[in-house]
Amino acid sequence: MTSASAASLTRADTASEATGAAGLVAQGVSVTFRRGTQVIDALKDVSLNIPRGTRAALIGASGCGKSTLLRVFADIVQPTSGTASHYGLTPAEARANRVYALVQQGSTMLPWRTVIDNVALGLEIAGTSKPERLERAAESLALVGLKGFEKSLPAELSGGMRQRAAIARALTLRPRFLLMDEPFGALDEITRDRLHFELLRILEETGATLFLVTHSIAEAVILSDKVVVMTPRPGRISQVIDVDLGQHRTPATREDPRFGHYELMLRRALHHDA
Ligand SMILES: Nc1ncnc2c1ncn2[C@@H]1O[C@H](COP(=O)(O)OP(=O)(O)OP(=O)(O)O)[C@@H](O)[C@H]1O
Repeated sequence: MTSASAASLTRADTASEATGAAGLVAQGVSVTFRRGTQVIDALKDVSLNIPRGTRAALIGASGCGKSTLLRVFADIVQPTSGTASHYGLTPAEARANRVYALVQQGSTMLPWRTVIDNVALGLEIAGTSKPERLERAAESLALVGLKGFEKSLPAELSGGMRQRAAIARALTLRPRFLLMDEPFGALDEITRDRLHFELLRILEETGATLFLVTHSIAEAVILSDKVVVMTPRPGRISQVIDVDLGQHRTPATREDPRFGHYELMLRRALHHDA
């Protein structure tokens, strides 16, 4: 670990201990977008607390504000009112300290750089030495099952492999929080399935907190300990459902009767809000 990243983690941990802060916290977050005379209330008074180490999914109808909430945590959208924090740090501080990493659907890579150089880019920008960044990028590529493709160009990878490389790029920064916005949305079902269990394994290995935006009820249930359900726009949190399917999940978890029970609960919660 670089001294810079060690310092940032120490700082984040100290902030967490000092404030007794949970992992990811939103307090009364509202977001209103204004474009000309058009006013869009995307989020209304959202309060949320995702303890560190939790795997959380955010689900709700299209346009209800899921990506907006994730972008508030990622310091891309500023709340009109309310506050958001990671380990007691503001999103801007969390960004500066590389406490989180963001993976979005169809994350792009620089086409002229090899996969490993793309994955190491964040560390390069952070000023990490070349040997260390290549070592860490290679470790992350191995975690997502892309060992052997380090020297490939992005165009030589399949869509699923590119998406795994985007996840590796995020992991290389050793984030405490993984913010993922529909990271598997464009993938075929078999690849998505495999990536679900790779992601769960990576989270077990790294202990990172997951905050995942998804449209898929089954994905929310298999990947998370907590599913946050949002109402249609303006997005508010209608329910937080604890998914008690154990820490270690496998494809057989889907055959557990409780899996079907949680799917049904979520379906009802979403329809109730529609
Ligand atoms: N930068 C922006 N400027 C103006 N309006 C925006 C902006 N970003 C989002 N919106 C609006 O805010 C609302 C919520 O959008 P958001 O992308 O957060 O929804 P979502 O739940 O993630 O949708 P989907 O599931 O379809 O991806 C939508 O009405 C959208 O048009």
